[in-house]
Amino acid sequence: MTVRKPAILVLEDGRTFHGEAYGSVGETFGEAVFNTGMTGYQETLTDPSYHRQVVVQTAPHIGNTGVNDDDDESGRIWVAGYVVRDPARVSSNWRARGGLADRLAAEGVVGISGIDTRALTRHLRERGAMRVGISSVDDDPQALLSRVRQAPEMVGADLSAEVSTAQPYVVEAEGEHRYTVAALDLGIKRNVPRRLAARGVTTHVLPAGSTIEDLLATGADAVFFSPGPGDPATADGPTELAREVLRRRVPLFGICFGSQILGRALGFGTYKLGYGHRGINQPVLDRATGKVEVTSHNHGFAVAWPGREQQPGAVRVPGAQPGAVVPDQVVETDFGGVQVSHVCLNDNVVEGLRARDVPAFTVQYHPEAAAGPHDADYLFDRFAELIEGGKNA
Ligand SMILES: NC(=O)CC[C@H](N)C(=O)O
Repeated sequence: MTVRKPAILVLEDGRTFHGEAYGSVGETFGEAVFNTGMTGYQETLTDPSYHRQVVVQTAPHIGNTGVNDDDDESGRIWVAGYVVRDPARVSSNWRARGGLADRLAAEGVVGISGIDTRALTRHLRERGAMRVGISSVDDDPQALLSRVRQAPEMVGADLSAEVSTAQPYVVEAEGEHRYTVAALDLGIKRNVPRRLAARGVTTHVLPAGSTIEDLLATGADAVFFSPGPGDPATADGPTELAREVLRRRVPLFGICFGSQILGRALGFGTYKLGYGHRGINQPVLDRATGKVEVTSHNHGFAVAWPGREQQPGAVRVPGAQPGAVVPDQVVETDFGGVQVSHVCLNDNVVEGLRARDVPAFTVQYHPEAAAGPHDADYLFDRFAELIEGGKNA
């Protein structure tokens, strides 16, 4: 029988929740963010973009299908802490190799259960993402609060080097080889090379500190900038690298953090959203086709579009989020005209950029989403078409 151990969760504004230790017993700090996905907790936990974040799951029952050998998005759990309401007592799935609580404990991930995660989420939605501490070793909220306030903030956090691969590796194309892509690993998820491989792409995954020579030495037909944790405003090295790729007109695709970096390379700023987008049912408009896709998101920052006085989503009170539509405007940059290709229909946040004069595009969300939805999978076809165009140019 498991012994129940009390635990506390304290937000940096002092709000305190009481629950029970879940996973590892101990103390942890990070940025409190909520994820509204009803499924895919194993992919969430192992997504490197959650490094230094304490993830709150709004779905009340977590762990039902246990953990399996197939669904990890990287080699380990990255979340700094885990907050759930009602952990499953039994794992039930034909692929399950064990229980979630045991996996969390084995990897030293401090969590808390028995939390009213909806109340906590509403608080974060109104006040914004903020630092948090969880402790099952000190039951004094005041003492924990002072440690929470000493923990590092997400703004200004430069985390790519902490999650990137130490050594380059190759993911081979499935079937006939068509293209070679050099992927800069800023916190890549396994499903990106997999979706590329399905299009005949061999992906060379390279460490975050790679140079343009390293990228091109792979024989790459195109370059990919991966998702990843941290504040894009700190990623000066990758931004300069992206500018070099653009100068050479090598086809370039960026997802999430990669999108923000490409945005910076094109001359745009980035800003922090109030509470971010994390979940798997975010509606996004593809402005090229007029189609709405239901998509997976995990971002706390976004590209700032010039001329919009107040960036959407930066407002912390949901009712006050401005409803202005992104103008169908072409902004002239060092690399020619750039347009917003995708926009989030919940709050008009820029969700994609398309360069008109250089072969580059980005999305802020996750076409590689596992466990889905797969509406945005076509973006990998667009990438393949861009590469094909580049080969024929
Ligand atoms: N998934 C990602 O690539 C996240 C990008 C960035 N760290 C953000 O929070 O916005």
